[in-house]
Amino acid sequence: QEWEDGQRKGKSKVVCGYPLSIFFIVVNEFCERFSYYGMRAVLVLYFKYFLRWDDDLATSIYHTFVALCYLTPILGAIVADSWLGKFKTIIYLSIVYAVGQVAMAVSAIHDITDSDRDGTPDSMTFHIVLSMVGLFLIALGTGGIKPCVAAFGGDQFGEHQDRQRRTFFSVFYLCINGGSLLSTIITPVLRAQECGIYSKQKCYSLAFGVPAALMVVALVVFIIGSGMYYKAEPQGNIMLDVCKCIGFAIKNRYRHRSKQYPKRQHWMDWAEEKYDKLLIAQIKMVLKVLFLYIPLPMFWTLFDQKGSRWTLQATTMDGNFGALVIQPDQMQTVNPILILTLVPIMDSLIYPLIKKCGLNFTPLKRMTVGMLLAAIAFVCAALVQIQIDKTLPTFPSTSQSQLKLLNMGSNSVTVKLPGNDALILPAAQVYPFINNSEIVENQAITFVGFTDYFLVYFRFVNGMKTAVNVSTAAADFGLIEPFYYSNYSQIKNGKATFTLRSGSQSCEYSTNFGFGSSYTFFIHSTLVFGSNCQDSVTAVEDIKPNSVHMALQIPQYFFITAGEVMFSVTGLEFSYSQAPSNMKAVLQAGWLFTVAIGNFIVLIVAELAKIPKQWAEYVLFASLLVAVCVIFSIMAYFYTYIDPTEIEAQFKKKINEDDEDDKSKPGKAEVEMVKRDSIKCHDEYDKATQTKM
Ligand SMILES: C[C@H](N)C(=O)N[C@@H](CCCCN)C(=O)O
Repeated sequence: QEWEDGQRKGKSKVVCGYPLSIFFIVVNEFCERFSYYGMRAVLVLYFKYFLRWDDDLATSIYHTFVALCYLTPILGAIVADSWLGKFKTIIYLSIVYAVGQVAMAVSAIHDITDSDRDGTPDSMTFHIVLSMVGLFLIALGTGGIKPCVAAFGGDQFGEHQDRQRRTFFSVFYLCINGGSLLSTIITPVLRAQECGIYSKQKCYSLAFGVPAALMVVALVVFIIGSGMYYKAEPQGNIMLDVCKCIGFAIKNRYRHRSKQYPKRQHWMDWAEEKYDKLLIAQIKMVLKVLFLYIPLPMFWTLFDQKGSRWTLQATTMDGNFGALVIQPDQMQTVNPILILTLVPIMDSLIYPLIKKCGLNFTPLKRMTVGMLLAAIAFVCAALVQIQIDKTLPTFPSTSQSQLKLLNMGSNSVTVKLPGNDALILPAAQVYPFINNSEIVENQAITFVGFTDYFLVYFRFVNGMKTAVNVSTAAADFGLIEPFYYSNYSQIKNGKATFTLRSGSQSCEYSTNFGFGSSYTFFIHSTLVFGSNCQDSVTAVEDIKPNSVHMALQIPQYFFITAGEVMFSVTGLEFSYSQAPSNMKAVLQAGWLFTVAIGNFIVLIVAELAKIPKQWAEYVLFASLLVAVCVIFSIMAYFYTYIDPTEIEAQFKKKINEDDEDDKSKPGKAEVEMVKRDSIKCHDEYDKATQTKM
């Protein structure tokens, strides 16, 4: 240890008690998290609006990607521990990661396959394949380096620098959220820009390109610090040893299943013929915690839907905050903003206050409350969804058609549709009608079946006897023949002024467009050019603008983030404190694995439940989490906290003392001792915290 501490001191300058090398590590983490969360923020919208996938496919692929990002930490930990060491693993996998980000940026350049230059890619397969390869490389990179970077940072501190190491981890978490905050503000803004060589489209390539650049910066910063790091040699693969030991215990137990063999206290004791008693005791500690992890994925199932379902929900809402217009994907910034404010408030105010009130708010109790808060967040999301659903237009189902009747005359007309009562349609009015049969295409007015949050769709119908030209400052929509209609065109939401022209005469018509709306503008036969034409154009809403305000999502973000602080921050700390010294990485990988499983559960539940109403799906997820929370609280009640360091120290001492005795009574002494120690530690913990769970 002294030699290692000497190595650390020799390698890096010390500034205010901290090795300078950690500066490079936290900057690296900041840039890497910027890269990851920036790309993730716009991902679901890229699937929906660039690749033209529906909401369900976009959500499924999004969660498969997130799940993959949290499966690969196991791989990264194995490679680092048994082969390359943490430093080289971080370098190599960061290169893979940066290549993946570049592939994503290239996949979002529509001009590459837009040979007819109409603004849409001609070969979607190229874009899909390249983006999937990119996402795979990113998942490999980000997940692979995840367990290494934090642990590598921890390695820079000596045995007696506990306080500094703790501060480092707090700063590390703040950097994660700082990177996430900035990127979720910036990348949606970049995505909302228009770019392209032949035609201008939403700039997803820039939104992915900047995270790619940040990943390169992260790598360069990490390499610059190279000479200052303390690089621990790979210790051999503890994860492999753990698996082998468990495998041997199971095999040995099976071989000795006959009644003639005396039972042992714990099934892991069947490994003692071949494995070190300390290792067996450590595995028992790890297994106890891993058992407790079983219900945890359900929390992540809800938590990670911020980036998918909640972002898609925001696209059906109004993001106008007065001077500020918020993009749907920017709503995710509420999470890191709240993390940066809630973590200090919880640590310095709420937890001490709870303690003062005589309540023992143990880590497992905090995690239980965190789960309940996440369930409340989903109830809030369901309530918001119910409000949104009330405002959504009624679209025709697959067996129906929509017909719109437009009276272009100056008097009311009576309309009789087959199988329906006669109705009176006033002049310059539209009557939307959903019919239970298909309408022959050329008999129907074409209807735009989807809206885009960022654009407004509109068309003009000319009720005059002369042809009219319609244009805005940005575009010319051409000549519309008498009693004919233009194609739908797109325009950004906000105020627009149209110039209507016939020969040398013109007039202007201005209107405001809301988010996600669609309009038909009807030019009356009474329009007089040269005068104000504001009263001679009727705007008919095909699709109403989004009217439910995005601010209504804030309560659900508040509850999910408060849940995250209680669950995630506490869970990380719990995993670290309850892990034996040599298995901290194993438990970290186990903790991250629960995130992966949580994201797979989204796919399974959404696929199996196939709930048509989104609000009902939110309620289902909330109910599942409450049920899982009850199970978790029962499991947590029976969990006894331990101090692994003390147990290990006492264990090592006892092994020396009782070695001879252990040989004659296999499997008893150490089990008894671990039990005793655990009870002792539990007593100590109880003294400090006065409760069990
Ligand atoms: C940005 C977010 N609030 C955060 O802190 N994320 C952490 C933990 C993620 C856990 C699973 N989604 C991170 O390391 O990115």
